[in-house]
Amino acid sequence: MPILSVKHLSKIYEGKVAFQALNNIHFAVEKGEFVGIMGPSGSGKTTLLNLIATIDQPTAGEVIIGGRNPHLLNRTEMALFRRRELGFVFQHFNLLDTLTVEENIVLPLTMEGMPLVEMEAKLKRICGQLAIEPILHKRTYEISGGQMQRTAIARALIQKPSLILADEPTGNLDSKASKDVMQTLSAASREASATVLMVTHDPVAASYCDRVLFIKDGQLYNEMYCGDNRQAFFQKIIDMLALLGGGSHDLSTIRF
Ligand SMILES: Nc1ncnc2c1ncn2[C@@H]1O[C@H](COP(=O)(O)OP(=O)(O)OP(=O)(O)O)[C@@H](O)[C@H]1O
Repeated sequence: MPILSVKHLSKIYEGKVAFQALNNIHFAVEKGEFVGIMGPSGSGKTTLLNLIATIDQPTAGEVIIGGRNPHLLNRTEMALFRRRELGFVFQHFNLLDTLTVEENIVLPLTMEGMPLVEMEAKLKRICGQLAIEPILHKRTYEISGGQMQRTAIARALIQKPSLILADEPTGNLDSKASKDVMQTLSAASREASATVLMVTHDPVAASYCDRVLFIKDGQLYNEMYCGDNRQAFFQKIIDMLALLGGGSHDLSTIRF
């Protein structure tokens, strides 16, 4: 059974002039898959991520995560669902700079009121996976952008959520840090069977995915699988983006 099923999802933004941002999007993501979402600016990527993240409500269609439709939950249940079933990684890291790296990582567990011994065991496991022991006691302003994003990934992974949603995770990083962060995310998906859905404009970042979905004008346009040659996959992504069009912004971050 897929971890995520997006079924005939549509979104119309009501306003003076109604705008259909998503039109009948349908796909599924299996456990442990690392899936990218790409498309020109304004194609509906953020709208799709927001619907899956339960930040916004669909106009039609369903989102099923781990067998449940979170949009049918009440506010309290939805907040709990978001905290337990979803992990978030953002472009701007969203770490609390009054806390240490360690405190940031265990924040979701603190909010659950988890006993200290259990928290420490989970922290130890995640630190081993992401190699962040040396920075655990630093504050966020004492670490690099790449280290901040790895901290955010650790925080997203620590609860073992059903699904990790990443929104432009390399958007604020230089090429070396981007590579490091993408290796971390793809290793997490492989070794910890974490399921990741990532919106990105960056073809290099996308080339770390198992599969990339391309959206155009609110509709699913195409999908491509990586196979065993990441360099060839990268080239296919570039070709697809050129075909999709959408302006130089989409190709501005190329640095293989
Ligand atoms: N709250 C809103 N009200 C009305 N229209 C909206 C709203 N949010 C987004 N849109 C429109 O919906 C379309 C899709 O927007 P969305 O932000 O999902 O695109 P995107 O692919 O994430 O773009 P980008 O790559 O530039 O971030 C755009 O045309 C946008 O103007």
